[in-house]
Amino acid sequence: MASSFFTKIPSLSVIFSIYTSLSAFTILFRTILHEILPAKIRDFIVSKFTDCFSSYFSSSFTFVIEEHCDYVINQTFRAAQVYLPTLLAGISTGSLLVSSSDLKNPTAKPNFGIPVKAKITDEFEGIPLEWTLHSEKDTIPPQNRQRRYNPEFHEWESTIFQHHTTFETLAMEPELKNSLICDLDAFSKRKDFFKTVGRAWKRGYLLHGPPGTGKSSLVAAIANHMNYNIYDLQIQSVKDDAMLRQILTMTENRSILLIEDLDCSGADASCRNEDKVDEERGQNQNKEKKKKKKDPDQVTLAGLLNFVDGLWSSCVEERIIVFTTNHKDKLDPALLRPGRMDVHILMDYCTPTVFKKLAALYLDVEEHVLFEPIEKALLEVNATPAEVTEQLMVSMNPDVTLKVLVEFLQTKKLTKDNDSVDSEIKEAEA
Ligand SMILES: Nc1ncnc2c1ncn2[C@@H]1O[C@H](COP(=O)(O)OP(=O)(O)OP(=O)(O)O)[C@@H](O)[C@H]1O
Repeated sequence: MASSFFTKIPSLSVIFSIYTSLSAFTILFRTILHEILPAKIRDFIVSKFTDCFSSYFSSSFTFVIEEHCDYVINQTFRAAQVYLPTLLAGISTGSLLVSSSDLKNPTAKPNFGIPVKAKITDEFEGIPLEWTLHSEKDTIPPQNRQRRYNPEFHEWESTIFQHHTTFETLAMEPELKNSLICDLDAFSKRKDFFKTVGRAWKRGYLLHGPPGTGKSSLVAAIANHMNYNIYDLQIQSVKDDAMLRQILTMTENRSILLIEDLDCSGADASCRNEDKVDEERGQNQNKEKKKKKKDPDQVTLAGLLNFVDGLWSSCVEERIIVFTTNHKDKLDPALLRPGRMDVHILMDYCTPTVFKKLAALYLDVEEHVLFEPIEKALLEVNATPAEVTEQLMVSMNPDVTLKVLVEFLQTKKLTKDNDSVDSEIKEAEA
């Protein structure tokens, strides 16, 4: 065990390659100062620099290694995570975090980690060093975050949530948008109501509709409106129900659990017997029913639903669960049963009202002579808001852009007409 563990340890010099880059930058900077700038300007800059940084360079210097760098895992952080548990002797608290995420093998090799705030003394080429792990909770003010489950490290990886879609910039039928906002606001204020009626303080939304109609954008708008974190779970990456249970218990309150493209997951209707969920809950007594073979290594819809309205729900507060699908018709009826997902929202093809909202947003125009042919065409062909916004970004000039959109819709209509003529001919030949 020890040998395989230690072969993974990066050398300290790898971690300090960043130091080499800084040194190279310093040399270049000094050359510029000496050879290009006149002496008076040089002295002025040096004095300003000394004023600013003298406190940092006096006797010690701090390197900050953040866990994420431009939204991806910082490999220097990972390297430090592997390296530091080897410095057992230098840990101030004299303790190490020990964990294992292998559900099937309790005797599996444990992972080691450093406790937060513990100080670790170290040395590099004669220079004394001190390492400390800080938690973001201590150092970063609360911000909206999006977390994506990483099966490799069995953890939710966190990034600052920077999706700019809000209900202001989301084009939807106004009545639908307003009723959704009212629903969300009512939900956030009804803690006592949920308690009184003995229900878990959670709300489930099923967003369905063709690709490019704004389902993901709507989730972002909800997160921004509620100021919630998003836990984005790729259900395909979850091995089985036990792992699902463990992953979900690692999520926090005041958050959205997002499971996208549910029809493509292992938990969809096309993969299983439609009655299986009820059967597993003991509600279906018909033992004669033919059972489909179950893959034990796959998350099941029953496992998922047990969390949506089962035990997990009773120990969490202020949760929103969002499922998205492009094919509602392919979903297991158990998921569509009344009371399961509280609100079903159809995100549909672009309507004239939605187009007007997009034109106002993208081109800052409320009226235009080309609106009429565009609105007429949108009633005849299916164009998604994503397709429409793509055309609206062609130019900032409304005359040019709307003309491009008219041509785009005309081409779509022509293709549609040709397709229906072709199928009529085929039917006649048959
Ligand atoms: N209703 C909308 N209002 C404003 N912009 C939209 C809307 N729908 C789509 N868009 C634009 O199209 C892009 C793609 O939309 P989005 O990813 O939200 O669609 P989706 O329905 O989730 O698609 P998929 O099912 O393929 O994931 C968005 O980033 C946004 O720019």
